[in-house]
Formats: sequence, structure tokens, C-alpha cells
Amino acid sequence: MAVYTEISDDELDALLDQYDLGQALSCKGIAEGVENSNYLLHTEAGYFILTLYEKRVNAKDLPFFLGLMEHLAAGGFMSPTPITAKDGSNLKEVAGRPAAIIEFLDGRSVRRATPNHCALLGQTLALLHTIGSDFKLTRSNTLSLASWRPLYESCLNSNGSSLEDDLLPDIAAEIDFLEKHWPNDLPSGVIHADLFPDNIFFLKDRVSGVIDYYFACNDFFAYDLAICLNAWCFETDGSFNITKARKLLNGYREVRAFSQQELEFLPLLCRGAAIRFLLTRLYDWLNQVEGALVKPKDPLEYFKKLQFHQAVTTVAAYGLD
Ligand SMILES: Nc1ncnc2c1ncn2[C@@H]1O[C@H](COP(=O)(O)OP(=O)(O)O)[C@@H](O)[C@H]1O
Ligand SMILES: N[C@@H](CCOP(=O)(O)O)C(=O)O
Repeated sequence: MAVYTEISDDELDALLDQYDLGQALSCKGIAEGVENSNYLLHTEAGYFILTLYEKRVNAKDLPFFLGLMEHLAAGGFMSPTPITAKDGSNLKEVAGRPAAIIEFLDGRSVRRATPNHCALLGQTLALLHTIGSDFKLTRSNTLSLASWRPLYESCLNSNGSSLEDDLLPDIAAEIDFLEKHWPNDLPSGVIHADLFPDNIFFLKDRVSGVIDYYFACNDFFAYDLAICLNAWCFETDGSFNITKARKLLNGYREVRAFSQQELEFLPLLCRGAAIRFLLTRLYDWLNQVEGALVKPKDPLEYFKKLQFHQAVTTVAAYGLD
């Protein structure tokens, strides 16, 4: 359960006094997520998500994240909208943390994605890129290439286990490689940057919600695809499911066409996406927050994904001709 910050009844009442949502009927910590504290808030006006922003979220980025959610929803995308308080703002403070109340979306994330879910994911991602393209605010990707070496170095300085130590030379070599070969001119715009299966809700055969915009930024569209290939197209035994990859990529290009260059760079972008999640997971593994109700994610899973992409030479490995 990701709850780093507890809120008292008085703090909750004081927050709700600032909204037109009536009194709180219940407020329960949510048993998913790793980044922020999330509560399922039930008030006289209905159900909402109360999010308290934690360590990785810089308060100065919140207008970008909350504004993006509003922009996407206004464009017909299935993003929740932040709720506006009586004073017109959508950002408040609770228990010393920045906080927002967000529209609750129906639907469920899938535990075992099928190829059909991957096709819907591809269409949805391309829709997000298209609708997001005229969003006026910008935010650079603070977890891209430039951040990987400092993140790696901070892992070196932690007291890790011998298992992590064994990986470190390979990670260093990979960062060297990525620094030499990372592209600097691919089609770019607003990307989600964390579109894992827990961040999409489905209702029957359609996508009913896309949540968790707290890594969203401006970066290569194809990097977002690389993140999704990693998060959705490997099975629990570590094998790569080429059918899911093909469905994801074909679903995407039904809505937005790839350039030849994007396809050529896809294997490299997948390596970068694997290093990004490997490093943040490793960092979190080595720096667990005492007393927090959260289950850290496995960094090794992303080391194995990295090894798969290191052996890829063309997009044929991802199911494309
Ligand atoms: N708008 C929403 N509607 C319904 N449930 C939500 C919504 N936002 C978050 N949740 C629930 O809260 C969980 C954690 O949210 P998430 O944004 O992924 O947290 P974190 O930022 O910590 O990763 C989700 O898995 C989902 O169960
Ligand atoms: N998706 C990341 C961790 C961030 O999790 P989320 O709860 O914000 O989706 C990972 O798997 O490492």
C-alpha cells in the first residue's frame, strides 16, 4: 500500500471545507501505487481520489501534471480531472504535503494483459500523444539520459546486497553505450512516461481511464512506446511476447504513423526505458522508507528486459516487418 503520509480527521475536514464536496463519509488508504499517498475519499458528493504528493514529485511540476489532466480530458481523452476548490485552484496542502482531489474513474486494470489489451493500449497511447500535442505547458524529462549516471552513482553509494553489486558494472557499461548513441531529434511532444498496466482501466472491451500523470513530460513519442513494450509485452517468466508487441505497435500506428527513424531507434529506446526503470527500482530498493506502507518493485525484472533488447537489431524482433 502506498501511504507515506497519514492524515488526521481534522486535516481532512479542513481540506474539505475548501471544496463544495460536502462532508467526508470515509477516507481509506489505497493498496496500490508506489510513488504518492493515495486515498479513496467518499464524500456527500460521491467518490474521489485524494493524492498527497511525495518524494519524486516536485511541487513546481504540479501545475503541469494537473493542467495536462484537464487538457486531455477536455480533448475527449479518458483522463480524470482535478476537482476545483471554492477559490478556483486545484492544488491544496494537507499534512504538510501538496495535495489534490481527483475525479474517480470506473474500470479495472488488468493483471494479465491479452494481445487485445495491447492493441487498445497502442491506440490509447497514440491518442494521448495526439491530444497532448497542443498542451501549452512543457516539462523536461527529469528521468531521461542525463539522470541515469547520477542515479547509478547514488546506488553505488548505498549499502546494497551482493546481488545488486554484481549488476553494477553492466549497468555502467550500458549507460556509457546509451550516452554515446541516444538520439537527439525524433518526433516529440507530451508523453505519459509511466503507462504500466496499473495505470490503465478497462471496462468490458474499452479503455475507461488512464491515470497517474506524475512522470509526464516532453520527450520522444517513441520512448513512450518503448516504456510500454517493456511494461506490457514480457511474460512473468521473462519471455518476450512478440504477438503483444505487434498488437501494441499496430494499434498505435492506426492513430499516429511512425517515422522510419522512430522505428530504427526503437531497440535503443527500449534499452533506455529498461535502464530508467531498473535504476529507479534499484534506488528505491536500496533506500526503503521506514514505516511506509509500500512494496518495492523488483529491479532485476528490468535487468532481464534490458538483456533482451541488447540482443535486438531490428524492429522485426518486435513483430514489425
Ligand atoms: N482517478 C482515479 N480513479 C480511480 N482510481 C484511481 C484513480 N487514481 C488512482 N486510483 C487508484 O489509486 C492507485 C494508485 O494510483 P497511482 O496514481 O498509480 O499512484 P502512484 O502515483 O503512487 O503510483 C491506482 O492503482 C488506482 O487503484
Ligand atoms: N511504474 C514504475 C513505478 C511507478 O509506479 P506507479 O505506481 O506510479 O505506476 C515501476 O514499475 O517501476
